[in-house]
Amino acid sequence: MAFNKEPSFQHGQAAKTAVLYCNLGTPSAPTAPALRKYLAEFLGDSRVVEIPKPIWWLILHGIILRVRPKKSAAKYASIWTEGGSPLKVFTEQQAQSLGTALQERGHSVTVRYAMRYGQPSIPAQLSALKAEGVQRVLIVPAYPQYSGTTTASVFDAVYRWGLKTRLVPEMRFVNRYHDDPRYIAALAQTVREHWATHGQAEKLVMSFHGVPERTLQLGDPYHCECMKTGRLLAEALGLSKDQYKLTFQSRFGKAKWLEPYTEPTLIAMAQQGVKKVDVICPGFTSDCLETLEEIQQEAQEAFLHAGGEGFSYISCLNNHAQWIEALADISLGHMQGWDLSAPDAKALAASRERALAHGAKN
Ligand SMILES: C=CC1=C(C)c2cc3[nH]c(cc4nc(cc5[nH]c(cc1n2)c(C)c5CCC(=O)O)C(CCC(=O)O)=C4C)c(C)c3C=C
Ligand SMILES: [Fe+2]
Ligand SMILES: [Fe+2]
Repeated sequence: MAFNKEPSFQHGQAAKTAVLYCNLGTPSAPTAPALRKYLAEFLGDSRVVEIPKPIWWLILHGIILRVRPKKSAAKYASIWTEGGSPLKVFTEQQAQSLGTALQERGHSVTVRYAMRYGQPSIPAQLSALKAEGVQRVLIVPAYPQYSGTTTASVFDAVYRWGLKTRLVPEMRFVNRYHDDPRYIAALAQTVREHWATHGQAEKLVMSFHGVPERTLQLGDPYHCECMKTGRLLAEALGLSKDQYKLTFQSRFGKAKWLEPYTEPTLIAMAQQGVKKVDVICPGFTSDCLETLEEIQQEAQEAFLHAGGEGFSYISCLNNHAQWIEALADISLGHMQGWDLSAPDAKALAASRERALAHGAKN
């Protein structure tokens, strides 16, 4: 096995630290060819679709990648911004803001982002950090709730890169922050701010991305972690059980996914006489296709069509200052014991130590 080329080893280098904030990824353009490339990588990941590879390969390449790219491209086109895909725009902003927040707290930490599927890829970003002399990396997935389909897939990409690397940096991994008080407080703050400007609806619907129900039976903690986030958010907002509803969206394929499904629940609510709903997607740290198109456009239309009168979508955490501070706290919590002082402070300390040792000898 060949290992990636290493830069020459340097003695006495101060250990630099980095945070790699990893999100799902998104197509490079709202076009069918770009979608085909993105979906082939995403849906070709056996963490995401757990069907025996040869059978799934035939279905994916023979059917799905012939039909879905065109349909999905049209959906992406409806949310595309000047800066590109919203997921990319927000992820980039979050990484930059996190870097600034850590710097303002006096820590010397490089912050970069990477995408599990598409660009900038996890291996490319890890290699770039190493080339900059980074020796310690904290992997922070953009997913508050752990799932094998998402969080573990990010870790797979890191491990795979490590398998080809001679001098592996010291690594730490954040598995989850679904019940972190600072994440919950940031979510609650976005809801309160929304209520302050738009008023409070009769019900708050908390819609999480779904996963196949089978993964729950196989031991994936995702469902339980979503439930806990929902309960804690409701508690933080002082909502009783009949004032909120937790649902799962984005079903893919024919299998049973986690229930209740978001859109049918909203339709049933409207039919039962609920006039106004607020909808939040707490499992998504950035707005993306699944929130802006599937919820803000599609689910809204379905609710209003079924007799609802008001549908108010609450934006994701995105670049909210309280979320960035929460992310800084969470990251620092996982970097305990790592010296995060600035390189010149480290050099000064080293030269003081040398002077002391010199003095002691004479
Ligand atoms: C937030 C956590 C996510 C989990 C868990 C998750 C599981 C999961 N997703 C699919 C299939 C698709 N997801 C798609 C988009 C998408 N998914 C997430 C997040 C989670 N997915 C995000 C943030 C996005 C949006 C990306 C963007 O570019 O904005 C898509 C692609 C869109 C489409 O073609 O409709 C698919 C497909 C599965 C099968 C799965 C778990 C098994
Ligand atoms: Fe997804
Ligand atoms: Fe979707």
